[in-house]
Amino acid sequence: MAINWYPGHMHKAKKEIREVIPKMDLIIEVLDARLPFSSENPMVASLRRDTPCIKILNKSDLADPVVTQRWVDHINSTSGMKAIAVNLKQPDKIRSILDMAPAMVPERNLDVSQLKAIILGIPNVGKSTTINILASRTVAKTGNEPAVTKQQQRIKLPNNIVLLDTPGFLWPKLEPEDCGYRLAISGAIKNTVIEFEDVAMYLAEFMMAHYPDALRQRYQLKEIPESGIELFDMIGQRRGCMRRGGIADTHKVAEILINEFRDGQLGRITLETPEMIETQLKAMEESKAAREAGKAKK
Ligand SMILES: Nc1nc2c(ncn2[C@@H]2O[C@H](COP(=O)(O)OP(=O)(O)OP(=O)(O)O)[C@@H](O)[C@H]2O)c(=O)[nH]1
Repeated sequence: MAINWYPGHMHKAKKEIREVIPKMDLIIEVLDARLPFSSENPMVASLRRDTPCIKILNKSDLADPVVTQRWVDHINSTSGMKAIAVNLKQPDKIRSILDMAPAMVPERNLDVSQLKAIILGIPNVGKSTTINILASRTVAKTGNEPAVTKQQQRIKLPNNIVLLDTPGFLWPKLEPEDCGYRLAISGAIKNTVIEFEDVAMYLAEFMMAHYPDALRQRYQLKEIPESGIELFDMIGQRRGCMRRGGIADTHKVAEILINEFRDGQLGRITLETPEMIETQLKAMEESKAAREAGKAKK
């Protein structure tokens, strides 16, 4: 899937982050609990060196709780970073990050009042909401539209940590390809620049394979069909969006599926597991190695 969404301010944000990360004592990254890998900024791993990092898996109320726990365990045991799953309705859990932060940088022997932290997150992931809870006041504008935050700002938190807020941004190269679909489904990319039906078809096929009971329940299906196209037709019939000739209005069905996923009406769904990512990365490496071997032969 080609995504041509890379506004000018994103280039600026990327450059700023590259300059600023090495000067920080702590990195806080807000991830979408439904797609913790796809919503991660790959620059963090390459730029952070030994800077402590807290990964906040936000919107956990919308994610599959069993898979969220697996992600938290996976990040805590493999990455040297600290993961915590939260949602809007748990402000106290979000605020606990303020207590966690100074303890994460003891070797730096820093005065807590001089701790500099940066908060990162892709558009619409809930970064502003998190900042407002951490700051105990409204300092960042929130809204259910990607890219509301456009400028860098410094925020003093109640325990004196200085938090640097940056505009949410996506990197242009979305690999493996599935990551692009997952980001589009989540609402991180503006609806106007995604191929809506294509993205919804990816979601339909994912749900058929991993959450068939959620589909059965939501759309009162007796059985799960063989293909995504048939599923579109079934949903179209259930929701009264059929064209003449008995074919579903695919755009309307696509909207229903994606909006109901985003609102949590399909249930608590996670679009990727640590194992899925491992398999996809391995396949990507293998195809890259095969391409290079092919080139070397020529
Ligand atoms: N269900 C649910 N919704 C959330 C949660 N956190 C944030 N949201 C919603 O997600 C939307 C985006 O939240 P923001 O805090 O504005 O996101 P942002 O990351 O600052 O967005 P940008 O300005 O695009 O960078 C809003 O509609 C929030 O109400 C959560 O834990 N659960």
